[in-house]
Amino acid sequence: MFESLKKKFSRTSDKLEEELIEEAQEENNLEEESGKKFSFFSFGKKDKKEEEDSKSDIAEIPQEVESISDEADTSDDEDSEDKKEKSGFWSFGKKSGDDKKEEPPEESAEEPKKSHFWSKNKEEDSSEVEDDDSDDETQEKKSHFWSRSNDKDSEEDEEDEPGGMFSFITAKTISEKHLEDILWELEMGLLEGDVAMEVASAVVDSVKDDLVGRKIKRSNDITEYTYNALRNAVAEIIDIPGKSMTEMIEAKKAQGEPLVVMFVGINGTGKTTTIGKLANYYLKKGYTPVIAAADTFRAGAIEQVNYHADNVGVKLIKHQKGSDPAAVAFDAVEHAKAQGKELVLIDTAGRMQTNTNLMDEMKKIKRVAKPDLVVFVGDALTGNDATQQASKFNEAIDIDGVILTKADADSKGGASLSIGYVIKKPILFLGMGQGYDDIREYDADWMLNQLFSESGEEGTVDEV
Ligand SMILES: Nc1nc2c(ncn2[C@@H]2O[C@H](COP(=O)(O)OP(=O)(O)OP(=O)(O)O)[C@@H](O)[C@H]2O)c(=O)[nH]1
Repeated sequence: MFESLKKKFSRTSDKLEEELIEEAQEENNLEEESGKKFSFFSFGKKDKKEEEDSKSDIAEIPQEVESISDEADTSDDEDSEDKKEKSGFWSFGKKSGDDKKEEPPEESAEEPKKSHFWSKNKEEDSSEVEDDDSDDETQEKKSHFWSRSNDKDSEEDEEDEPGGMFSFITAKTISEKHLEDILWELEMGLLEGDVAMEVASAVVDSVKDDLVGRKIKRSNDITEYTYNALRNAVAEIIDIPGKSMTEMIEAKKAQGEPLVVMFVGINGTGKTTTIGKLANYYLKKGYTPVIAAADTFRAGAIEQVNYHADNVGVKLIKHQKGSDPAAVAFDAVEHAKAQGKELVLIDTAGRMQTNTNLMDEMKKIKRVAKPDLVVFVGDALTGNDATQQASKFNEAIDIDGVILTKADADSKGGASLSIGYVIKKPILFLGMGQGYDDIREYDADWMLNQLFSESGEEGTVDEV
């Protein structure tokens, strides 16, 4: 997941390092140290136990219902699924991220670290991740200093050799000038990765504010500070306050009422599948959901949702095809109230935000069913389009939250990073595959961990 964003982040660190070292080389202000170089992702810590927990017991959705869309090619992502890492990754970085513009602890350079250095490995690391063409263009020629280092490294097994650590004889201070081209490149990279313009600008501004003025003694400081600056910038972006759906069910239950949730979005984003997954998710939590088949418009829609309801084992309220979807939703709410069910999941027809008639119909369902939550279901693979659609639906119907589907197949990550920030509404769940269990409640820490750690990375920093 999100390989493209991860690569852009680590490249920003590499570029800044190159920039500063090249300048120091010209100033005769550089010396090689015996310690080892941290890689960018070594600042993320792994928690394998949590990873294993989240991967258990996937109940597959039968393929005959719907086959996965072609673009949702998960073959690469089986790999990245294996690379999933969970919480607790801010080891070393966390401290210095708050310690703004202070010099790094001496130990970070004195102790030899178990990590590979970037000269040769940097290219290897980069090639592990498929990325867009622009990345090739951004590869700059390295200075003589680097070249010498590369030549040396290429003859040796780096994993067994110390080296790759450099220090400045006189500490260097990061200036705006050092960052200008690097942050421009980052911003362009984020835009190419389908990150919304305002999000890309916010990330770049925050990183700049954080880094300018920092004093650098060693190459590892650059990696650490850049890692922290980027991570803090992204943390600000993705942390949209809001209650979880489970908390809302509990709050309504306390009033003796069901939580009524209406799902909206354009065609084929995964609304119906998501409703099946959520029915399964809350059934397993001990609640009794009911589904409203309020997509009376598309041929086969009622049968499709019926199929999921049967598989999961929840009641479906349905009328004839072509009937009033608002009436179906209303009946489902009445049924839940009468039966003491805690959750009503209203499936609605997919519609383009430009289709006025269907948008009006959606508003009518909202007026009649009076949902507690209107959830926009967007396809993460559509990137910036998903963000723009969410904005339009939000203008039309005032949505309360977002579910992004197909996050499992999303190598870019633009929608996941942008959508909540742009519409100022929280992401509630992420769809992570085609099985009924392939859904997870959105958690900003987990998301940060996905973006800022890399499984299999050598030299994870455990203690500093
Ligand atoms: N990989 C992956 N595929 C998903 C996910 N969620 C849904 N899909 C697939 O996306 C396709 C479309 O899902 P549907 O649930 O039919 O979409 P919909 O939004 O209800 O479609 P309309 O009824 O046309 O509005 C199906 O093939 C699903 O299996 C997910 O999280 N990951």
